[in-house]
Amino acid sequence: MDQAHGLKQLLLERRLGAHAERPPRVIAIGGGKGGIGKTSITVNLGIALSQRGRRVMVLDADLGLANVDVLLGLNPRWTLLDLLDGRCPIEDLAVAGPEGLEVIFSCSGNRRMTHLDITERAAIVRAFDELDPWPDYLLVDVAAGLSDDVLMFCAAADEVIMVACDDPSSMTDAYATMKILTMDCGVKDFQLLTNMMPPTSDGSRIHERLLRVSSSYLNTSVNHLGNIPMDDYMRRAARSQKPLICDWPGSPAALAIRALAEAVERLPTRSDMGRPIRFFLRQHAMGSFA
Ligand SMILES: Nc1ncnc2c1ncn2[C@@H]1O[C@H](COP(=O)(O)OP(=O)(O)OP(=O)(O)O)[C@@H](O)[C@H]1O
Repeated sequence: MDQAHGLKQLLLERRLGAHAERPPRVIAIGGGKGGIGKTSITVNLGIALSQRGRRVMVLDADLGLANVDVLLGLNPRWTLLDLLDGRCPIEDLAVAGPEGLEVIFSCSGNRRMTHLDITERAAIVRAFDELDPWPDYLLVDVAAGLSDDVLMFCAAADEVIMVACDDPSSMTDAYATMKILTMDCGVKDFQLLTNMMPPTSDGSRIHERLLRVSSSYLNTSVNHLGNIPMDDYMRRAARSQKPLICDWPGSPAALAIRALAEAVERLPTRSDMGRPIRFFLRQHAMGSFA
């Protein structure tokens, strides 16, 4: 090992501390279309990873229509708005959820949150960079649509999971999101998660279609990370504000989400990961959306 490499490694290990072997990973869960299960998947995946012994934080990044709190039946005292207004520091913002999950909430029905300017976004950025210690996983539940906030959260993450259903508009929206993320933000690799699939389908048809168009027109890779079946227990869980994976652990969707957590843990670590600062400070992410 040459000296320069050794020094770099030493600095990286110092910075990562307890994370030296498993750098913290930021995963954005998006998909373009609304109502395709992004929030349900984020929350349950977070709990599944917690159950595997990981420290997991969920950020509700649906800035105007947040609903992670509703899904978990939690009543947060502080939200990102309090962080922005200086009423609450980042270390007090996370609320304890089920199975050790930590959750940072946005607020719903507040117009200001949907019109953050570059300074306010940068303030959130800096606050996250100060998190100490960093969780093993930060799962970011992004909003539907293609707002600047959605693009920024996806562009700044280490992995982008695109959720898609067997529905032409879901596939079109997933492709449109991937196209903009690729062309405007330089994102080159996507993880596909097929959701609400009929019992006879493993989602491979959707994967093939998205892979075909994205590799032909965008030169991107799309890995099929997992497949979650249509499962009425998921709706039941949402109605009763209890996490599916805790209250119906043997349901088909809960089993699929546990398999998803395993797949997430197997994702290769890239050499440029493990730098929390990357979460928001990637210059192109901040610059393009000013
Ligand atoms: N695999 C599934 N089987 C059955 N119902 C599901 C499944 N996944 C999600 N749902 C249901 O679909 C509805 C929408 O889910 P969710 O709120 O998680 O979607 P979303 O993409 O986050 O929506 P939005 O973009 O509006 O925030 C909920 O009632 C949820 O219970």
